[in-house]
Parts: sequence; C-alpha cells; structure tokens
Amino acid sequence: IQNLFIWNRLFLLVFCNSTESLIYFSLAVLQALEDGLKRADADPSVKAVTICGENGKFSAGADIRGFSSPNKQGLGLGPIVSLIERSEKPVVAAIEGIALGGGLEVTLGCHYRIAHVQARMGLPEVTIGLLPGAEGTQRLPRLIGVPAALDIITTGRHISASEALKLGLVDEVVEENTVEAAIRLANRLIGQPLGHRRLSLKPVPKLPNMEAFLTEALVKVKKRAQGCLAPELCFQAIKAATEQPFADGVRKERELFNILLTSGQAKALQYAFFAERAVEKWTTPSGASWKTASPQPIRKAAVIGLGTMGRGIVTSLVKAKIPVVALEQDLEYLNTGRKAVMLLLEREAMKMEQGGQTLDFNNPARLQFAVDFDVLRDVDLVIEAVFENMALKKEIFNKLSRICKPEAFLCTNTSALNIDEIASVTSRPQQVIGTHFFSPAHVMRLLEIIYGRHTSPTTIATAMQLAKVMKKVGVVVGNCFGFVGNRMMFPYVQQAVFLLEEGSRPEDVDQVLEDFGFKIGPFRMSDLAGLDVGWRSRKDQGLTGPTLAPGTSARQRHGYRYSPLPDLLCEKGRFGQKTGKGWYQYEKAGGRTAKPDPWIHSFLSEYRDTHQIKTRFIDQEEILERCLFTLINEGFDILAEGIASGPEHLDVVYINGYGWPKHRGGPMFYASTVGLPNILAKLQKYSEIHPDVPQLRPSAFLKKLVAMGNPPLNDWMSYLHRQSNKL
Ligand SMILES: CC(C)(COP(=O)(O)OP(=O)(O)OC[C@H]1O[C@@H](n2cnc3c(N)ncnc32)[C@H](O)[C@@H]1OP(=O)(O)O)[C@@H](O)C(=O)NCCC(=O)NCCSC(=O)C[C@@H](O)CCCCCCCCCCCCC(=O)O
Repeated sequence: IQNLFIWNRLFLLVFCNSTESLIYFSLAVLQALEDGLKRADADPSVKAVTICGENGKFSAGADIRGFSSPNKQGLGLGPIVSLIERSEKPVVAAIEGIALGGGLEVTLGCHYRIAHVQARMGLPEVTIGLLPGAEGTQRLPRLIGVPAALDIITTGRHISASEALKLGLVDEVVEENTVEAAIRLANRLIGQPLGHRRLSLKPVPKLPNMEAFLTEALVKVKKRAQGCLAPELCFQAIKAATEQPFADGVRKERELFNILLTSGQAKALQYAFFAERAVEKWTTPSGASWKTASPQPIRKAAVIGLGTMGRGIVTSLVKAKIPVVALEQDLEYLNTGRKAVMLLLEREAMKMEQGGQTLDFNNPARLQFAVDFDVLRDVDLVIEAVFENMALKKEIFNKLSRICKPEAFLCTNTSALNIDEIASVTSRPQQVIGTHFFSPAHVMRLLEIIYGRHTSPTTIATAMQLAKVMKKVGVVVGNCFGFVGNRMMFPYVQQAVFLLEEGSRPEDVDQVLEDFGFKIGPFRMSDLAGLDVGWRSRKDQGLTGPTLAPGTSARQRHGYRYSPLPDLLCEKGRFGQKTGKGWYQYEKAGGRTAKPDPWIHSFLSEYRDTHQIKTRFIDQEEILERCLFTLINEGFDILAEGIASGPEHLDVVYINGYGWPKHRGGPMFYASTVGLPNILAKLQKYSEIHPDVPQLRPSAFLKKLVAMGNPPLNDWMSYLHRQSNKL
C-alpha cells in the first residue's frame, strides 16, 4: 500500500506494489489491504471505500512465486475478501488494466464493480494448476450463474470489459477516469442498504436442469483437461457452490486448493509460466541480448511460397496488422494459395468478430498477392516458406539478396536445414535467420528462431519482436540439424519405430504416450504430418532410395541400427491421412479418424519373420522410458553444445510446438522430477541391451550432473563448465 487518500467523506484505498509495474499480492500488500480496511471501518469520518490499483492496473492476483515459498504468500486473501464484503460502508472496485485471479476475487468482495472499457478480467488460476482460492469459486457462480462461471474458471480465459458487463460481472463500463467514476458511485451509495450486494448471502441462480448440466459439463471439462487435475477440481468447487451453503463451499474450495497446491502439476505449470517469460529474455553464447540489440521496425513483410506453412504465416502477419506481400512461383500456384489464404482469413475474422474485434484483410495495402520478385524491393523482412530443399532455398536467397533493399531481413522457414549454408549465398549473412513456424502456423504459438554463425543481434531482436507482435512464443536457439525441437524428436520417433520392430503395435505406443498427456502419439502424428515428408528427407540424406549404396544392410546405416519400416510404408503409397492409409487406416484419403489397421499388424509380423526378430511383449514402462528418455538425453547434448541457453528453452519448445503436456512442465522439468540418476540408470540399461543405438548412450552432461549430485534444474547450466573429479 503506497497511498491512502482521505477525499471528502470518502476513503480511497490504493493497493499496489511500488517496485513492480504489475501488481500482484505480496504479504506486505495483503497486510496493508487488511489494515487499510480496518482503519476505514473504524474511522467514522469515512463513509465509503474505493479500491483500485496503481498505474492503471488493478491486480494480477497472488504472487505466483509465493506458492512455492515456505510461508506460502497470498493464502490469507480469502478472509480479506470476506472482510471487504462485510464492510458496513459501500466498497466500490475501480478496475483498470487487469484484474486477474486474486485481483478479481477482491472485486467480488466489493459491493459494486466499475471497469474501464479496456480492462481485462479473469480467473486464470487453472492455468497455473490451481483454483481461485480466495472464495472466487463460490462468489462468481452466485454473481453470473453456473454456466458462465464454469467457463471462466475452468478455462482461465481473460474476458473483456464489454463481455464482463454482459455477464453482469461488472456494474458499469466507463471510457473516462475509472477511479473518479467509482468515487462518484461510492458517494451516491452512502447510506444505502448493502445486504443484497453481498454475494456470499445470495443463492446460486438455479438452472431447470442443473444436475444434467453439471454431468455434461464434467465430461467436457475432463476431455479438455487431458490429464490435468486443476480443471476438474475447479469444477468440483463450483459444484459445491450449487449444493452447499457459502461457508461449506468455501471449506471445500480450500480443501481442493490445498490438494492442487501440493500436487506436482501446480509446480510444473508454474514453472512453465516463468519458463515462457524467461525465454523471452534471450541471450546467445557471445553475450547478445535485448540489452545489446534493438529490434528494427517491420512496416511491410513478404512471404514466399503459399503452401501449408506460407498460408498460415501470411494469416499470422495479417492478424498482427503487418502489411504483407504473398509471393508464388506462377499464377496457378498463386491463385490456389490466394483462395486458401482468404479462406483462413475469413475464418479468423469470424472468430475475432465473436470477441468483438475486426480483421481487415480485403485491403490491398494490407495484403497483396504477386508472382514477381520485384515487388519485394521495399519490404523490411521476407519469410521464405518454400519446399524443404536446400538447392531451392539457396536459389531464392541469392535472388532475395540481389533484389531486397540492403537493410531487409531474410528469414527462412525451415525445420532442419543449415542456416549458415542458406546465408552463404547472400551478401548479407548477418541479416539471415531461421524462423521455424509450426503447422498450422496461424494457430501454433511456437516460433523457433535460429541464429547462424553470422546472424547479428539486431536480426535476432527483430525476429523476437516479430514473434511477440504475432502473439507467438519466440525461442532463440543455435544452428544444428533439426535445431531444438526436431533434433529431440528424432530419437523419440526412432525409438517408437524400433518398438514396432520388436513387438509393439502403433496403437500401443500411441496410447502410452497419449496417456502420459501428449495430445497425439508419434504414429498418429506421423500420419497427420505425412510420412512422405520424412521419407524425402531420408532420401536427401542418402539413408534410403536410389542413392543408397548397393549391398547396404536393410537394418543398419553407418554401423548403427536403422529401421526401414517408414520407408517401406511410403514405398507402398501409405503417406498417412492424405492417402487414407499410413500407420493407421482412415475412412478416406484426407480422413481424420485413425483406426488400427489389421494390414499393418500382419505387415509387422511378416517383417519380423523376414528379419528374424523374435516378437516380444513390451510393457508401458519400457515404451515410455525408451521414447522419453532418449528425447531428454538429446536435450542434455543440446544444452552441452550451447544450442539453447537453458532447459527452460527446451521445455517451452516442447510445450508450445510438440504437444508436450504442460502439466508435466516440459521434458527437462519432467527429467528433474523423475530424478537424473534414475534417467541415467535406465539409459545405461537400455544402451547395454541395444549397443547399436547411439541415442540410448547417456549424454556426458547428464552423467556429469548426476556425478555432481543431481542439482536442481535452475543450477544445471552453472555445472556445464565445472570440473568434475567423479567422472
Ligand atoms: C498479468 C499478465 C496478463 C501480464 O502480461 P504481460 O505480457 O503484460 O507481462 P508478463 O506476463 O511478462 O509479466 C510481467 C512480469 O510480471 C510477472 N508476473 C505477472 N503476474 C504475476 C503473478 N501473479 N505473480 C508473480 N509474478 C507475476 C511475470 O513473471 C513478469 O516477470 P518478469 O520477471 O519475467 O518480468 C500476465 O503476467 C499474467 O497472466 N500473469 C499471471 C496472472 C495469474 O495467473 N494470476 C493468478 C495468480 S494465483 C491467484 O491469484 C490465487 C488466488 O486465487 C488467491 C489464492 C488464495 C489462496 C488461499 C487458499 C487457502 C487454502 C489453504 C491451504 C493451506 C496450505 C498451507 O497451510 O500450507
């Protein structure tokens, strides 16, 4: 609390944390809020109270870091909200900026709420593995009804002031000074009865079919949660509000809150929250960072190639209000691409309209389609999104280098190719950078930003700023085959295929990984992405196809184990969903419902016979460990090579780009919860059984961390260059 103003007969309470631009409750703020309320109550000259934030922001709720501190800051908020509500003097909340979590719960204790038109509100506790624990699960349904409260609390979504007004969450929305409006209202309320404004005294609005509604809602909540505990416990707390008196509901809320607080999931989700913010503060091994580089403005961008990726990228740029030129090789491709882009944009515009926003894309100044490279002369940044082929990319970059203005940045959307090689054909390698988008590019949040040997800090800063403007999570990584995401994915998928050789079926492997929490298992994922993509890359690498040296062993490459299974499927035209057959069968080409395919089962058994592999039963533990621990093992190598500056980077990549369950905190966080000595022991065991699989050999960095006593994840990087005499 910084300011306590006595204004006329009105007591104005401003709560804030003076050292932060964002207000979240620390113990000091809570204490000051309580003291202020008690003083206001005791002072007869005070007739009404207004609660607001400082610097135009109401509150971001409890201090999330406090939940993992021993004295659990913020837990005393519920009684303070009750204290506000019990006040005999009218209390009005003036909501500006944000009122989230405990911040919004404070306003629910107030007798009236006024919001600024640009304010955002929400109860996002579910996203950090908790539930609104300051009586919010009991007050919100009483205020806006069960369906709306369930939606807001179980999704954690932010709502606009206009939606809040429609729902009855706020009493008034103002465009001018919110605090002054709140003071005016508080003045008018002096002496008026408040009983009907105390939410704890109100019943939860009835629904004609409450029981049926709740049963159906629970099914939806569980389906969406995919193994995450918090949404279901949020549901239970709201259900308690429909069944029990307020005080009992509050007790239930506390009980459920405590279960979540002590669950590993809350810890993982809170780690993920801070990890995302940590990667925003990028650095490179040479010391470049936001401190050393300023992003350049992107007033106009271009996208080359309107295939699946290019279409999504154009859509993202238009949504970010950056004027775009979309380029294709000829009119036929251009027209197909244009139609697809317009369809995507129409769908996005419809979605945005539902949220009260508009998307302007029919204006040629915002979106232009062309086939002539000359139109790229004035753009500030180009994103090349053509086919994954080095020769083609080099040809394009050479052309761009000659046509684009000297200051323009040249980005390549590649999932694995060498950025330095692409940059080498330009006269400006310092302005060349990899921007690896994930499909569908207008939906997926991840953007891997890959700097090459010559990429300048300004170029990195500009790409990071672009990610931010496009509402994506940019993760800066170094240049190596597959970068971070795909490099860690290769051993994971490789193990999944080896497991098929040894006795598993695609649906067994997928099931185990989906039960773990992945949105989609590796075989369903391959079918979705198209098996031909990897086949083409393996042909380019000379691992299969006509360039393979005659006499090469079917199951070995360069002396190591290799599985030709995916190649054999492609040779039979089984490319996945697009051809209606892959690791599964689909209702038709382009179908989406994967069904186990008896053909695959007999194909696998014939394959094992041909190669004299004895089919064995493989349990869930082995499937999980072999797939996940090889992926994590690669992560340790990536960290040791300086490709990423910390384990958080790998985790943010996996959560946002590869469907890793967020409530498990990312692969490296998961490794820290399993314990590095356990991972090392399992890798050693599997590596002894499969000596021809180098990916199972424990990373030297993993071994070092174990030898150093399994330090906490935050300290891993500090051990990278330390000497260990135990190794
Ligand atoms: C607010 C945002 C939307 C802002 O976004 P923006 O993009 O503008 O900025 P950043 O996200 O980069 O944030 C800037 C900066 O601020 C940090 N930060 C933001 N919010 C918080 C926060 N709430 N806590 C800590 N730090 C925060 C962020 O990390 C950045 O820092 P940096 O160093 O990187 O610059 C966006 O930030 C956002 O969405 N924030 C999170 C909002 C949120 O989730 N709020 C909910 C918090 S949880 C909560 O409020 C819980 C309540 O329900 C009250 C709980 C009371 C519990 C009582 C239960 C009793 C049970 C009894 C159990 C007994 C147990 C026992 O006895 O042991």
